[in-house]
Amino acid sequence: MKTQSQFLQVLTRDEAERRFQEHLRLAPLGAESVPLHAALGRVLAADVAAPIDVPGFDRSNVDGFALQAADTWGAMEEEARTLSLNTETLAPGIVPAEQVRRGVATTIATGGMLPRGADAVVMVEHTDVAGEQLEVRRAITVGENVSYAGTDIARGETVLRAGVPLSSREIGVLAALGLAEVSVHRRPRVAIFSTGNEIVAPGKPLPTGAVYDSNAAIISAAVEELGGQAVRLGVIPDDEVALSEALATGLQYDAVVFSGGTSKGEGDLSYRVVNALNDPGIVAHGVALKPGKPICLAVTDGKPVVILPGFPTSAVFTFHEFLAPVIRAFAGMPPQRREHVAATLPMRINSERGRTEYLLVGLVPTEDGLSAYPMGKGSGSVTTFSGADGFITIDQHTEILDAGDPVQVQLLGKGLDPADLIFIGSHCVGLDWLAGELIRAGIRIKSMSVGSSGGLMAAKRGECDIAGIHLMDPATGVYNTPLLTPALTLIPGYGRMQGIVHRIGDPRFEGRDAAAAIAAAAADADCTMVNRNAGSGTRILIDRLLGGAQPPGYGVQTKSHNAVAVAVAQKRADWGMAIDTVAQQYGLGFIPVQEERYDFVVPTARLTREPVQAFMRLLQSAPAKAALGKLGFRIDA
Ligand SMILES: Nc1nc2c(c(=O)[nH]1)N[C@H]1C(S)=C(S)[C@@H](COP(=O)(O)OP(=O)(O)OC[C@H]3O[C@@H](n4cnc5c(N)ncnc54)[C@H](O)[C@@H]3O)O[C@H]1N2
Ligand code: MOO
Repeated sequence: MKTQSQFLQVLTRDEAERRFQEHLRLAPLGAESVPLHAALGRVLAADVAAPIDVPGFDRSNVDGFALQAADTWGAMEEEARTLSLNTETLAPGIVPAEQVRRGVATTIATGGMLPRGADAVVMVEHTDVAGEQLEVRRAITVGENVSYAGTDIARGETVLRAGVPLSSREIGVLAALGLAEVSVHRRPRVAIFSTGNEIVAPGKPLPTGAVYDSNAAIISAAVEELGGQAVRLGVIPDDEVALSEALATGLQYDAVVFSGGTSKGEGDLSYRVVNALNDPGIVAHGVALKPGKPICLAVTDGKPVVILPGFPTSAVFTFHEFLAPVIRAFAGMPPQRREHVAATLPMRINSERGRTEYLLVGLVPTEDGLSAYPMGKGSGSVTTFSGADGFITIDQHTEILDAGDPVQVQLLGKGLDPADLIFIGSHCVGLDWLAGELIRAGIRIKSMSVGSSGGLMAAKRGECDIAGIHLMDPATGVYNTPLLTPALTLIPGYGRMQGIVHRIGDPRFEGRDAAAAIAAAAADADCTMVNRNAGSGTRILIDRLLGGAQPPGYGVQTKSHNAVAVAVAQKRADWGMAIDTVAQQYGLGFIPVQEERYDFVVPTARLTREPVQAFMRLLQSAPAKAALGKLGFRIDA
C-alpha cells in the first residue's frame, strides 16, 4: 500500500519563504563576456568606466565655417563681416592641417574636427561665399555650435553600473565607447518539467480527458523575463523511476521546477521523489495560501527544487511568490518593485479562513476611483492570470469583504493600462467579434464576463460603458427592456435562438417539438439533463419549460452554453438548453424553444463618449450585420 503523505505542517507564506531562502545564496551565479549583439536583456556584471572621451575631439555640430567668434562680433544681416577662407574642407574624419587665424575661416561639415585657432562655427545659412571671401551676417559667441571633447562622456567616467539590465539604449552607449564585448551575469539555467499522464505537449492531438501543457510554456517564458534561461525538459509521466531520472537531469542545472503532482492524490508522486533529496531537502510542503496551498519547496546543495501545484493559476502565482525572486537574484537583476493602487470592491467576496488568499482582479476606472472586479475562475483557470491587472491579498482571518470595501491592489505589470471602452456583462461570441473590430481600429478595450445580472449592476453603478445582457423579465417574458432605469439606455443587439440540445439520432428528441421532447425525456427514468446556473437567462427558460419538474441532472448547474453542449456531446447528460450556434459547433441536434434578445445597456451619461459612438456605428454597419448573421445571430433590419 502506498503511504499517503499529509501536509503535516502548513506554513505561513512568510515562514515558507524564510525557510526556503535560508538555504539559498541570493546572489549572481558568475559573470561571462558576451558580444554586444547578444547583450540585449542581459544584466551588467561590473561597472563600465569610459575608456575614451566622447566625442574624442572638439566637434562642429553644424555645416558652416570654423572661425574665431570675435571676427563675427557686430555682424548683422545688413552689415556683414568679411573673412578669407582656408583652402581645406573639414569633412568628418579629416584631421585639420591649416590653422584658423584672425580674419580667416575654414569650411567645416557637421561632425568635422575643429581646427586649431577656431573657437566657434557659424552656420552656412548665416553666410555668403563670394570667391575666396566669406561674408558673415550673424554674430556668434565663443563655443557656439561646438561640442568639446569629453562633454558627452569623459574618459574614466562611470557610465553604466553593475546590475543594469541592458536595453538598446545602454548597448548604444557601450558601442559608442568602442566596446565590442561586455561582462554580464551568467543567466541561471532553470530546468522545467511538467508531470502527469494526462499532460500533452501543445501541437499534438488531445485525447479525451487530456490537458495541454500550459504550465511549462508560461513558466519558461516567465523565467526568461526574469533574466534566466529556461531549459524545457518535457512532460514526465506519473512514474517514480521516470521522475527520479528527471530530477537527476534537472539537478545539472541551477534550479529545478516541476509542476503537478504535489498534492495528495493518486499519482501525485513528484513530492515523493523530491523527498529523497537532502542538504536540507524539502523545507516547506503546504503553505497557507490560496491559490497555491500544495506548493513544495526544497533546496539541495544550494540549489532550489520546487514543485508547483498543477493548476495553472496556482502554478503561476506560487512561481512568482517563491521562485521568481530567487531567479532574479541569481541573474543579478534588482528585486522587483511592487506597485499598489487603491480601489473599491464592487461586490461582496467570501474568503476561506486560515489561508491568505490572493484574489486576481481587473481594474475599472469610475468617477470615484478604481473598482476591482474579481477575475476568479478558480485555480484551474489559465486565463485568469493573463486577464487580470493585479491582485488583492485577503488576510487569513478575514472571511468576508463587503461591496464598497476599500482594497489595495498589487499590480501585476508596469503601471495601469487604461481602456477606452469597458464591457462588463454576459459573454457572447458576437460581442467578441465586435470587440475585435474595435481593437483593430485602435480602441483599447477591457472586457469582463460577469453574467447578465452582474453587467446590469455594473452599468447602474456607472462602472462600464456597455453591458451585454440577455435577461428575461419572468412576469412579461420580455427581454431586457423591462429592467432598464432612466439612467440606462438600451442599444438593440441581436436575437439568439435558445433550444434543447441533444445528440443527433436520439429518438427521445429527434423530430419532436420542445413539449413532446420534454415529455419523452420525463417518461425515461434514465434520461439525464444538464442545467444552467440560477440567475442566467437560460435557466429561466429551462424552468419555464420544465414547469416545476426537477429531472435527473437538474442539480448540475454549468455556467455556459459550451459547458452544456460538451456535457451532452460527451454523454454525461442527454439534453440541456443552449443557443443554436453552440449546438452546431458540437455537432448536436437542436429543437428551437425561444429566441432571446442579447442587447447592450449603456449608462446614459456615457452614451456620447466617442468609443461608445464607434461601437454603435459598428453595430449598424453592413459588415457587422453580415458577420453576426454568419455567426448565427438574427439582426434587426
Ligand atoms: N484532497 C486534496 N486534494 C487537493 C488538495 C488538497 O489539499 N487536498 N489541494 C488542491 C489544490 S489547492 C491544488 S492547487 C491542486 C494541486 O494539485 P497537484 O499539484 O497535485 O496537481 P495535479 O493533481 O497534478 O494537477 C492539478 C490540475 O492541474 C492540471 N495540470 C497539471 N499540470 C499541468 C500543466 N503542465 N499544464 C496545464 N495543466 C496542468 C491537471 O491536469 C489537473 O487538472 O490539488 C487540489 N487537490
Ligand atoms: O490552493 Mo490551490 O492552489 O487553490 O488551487
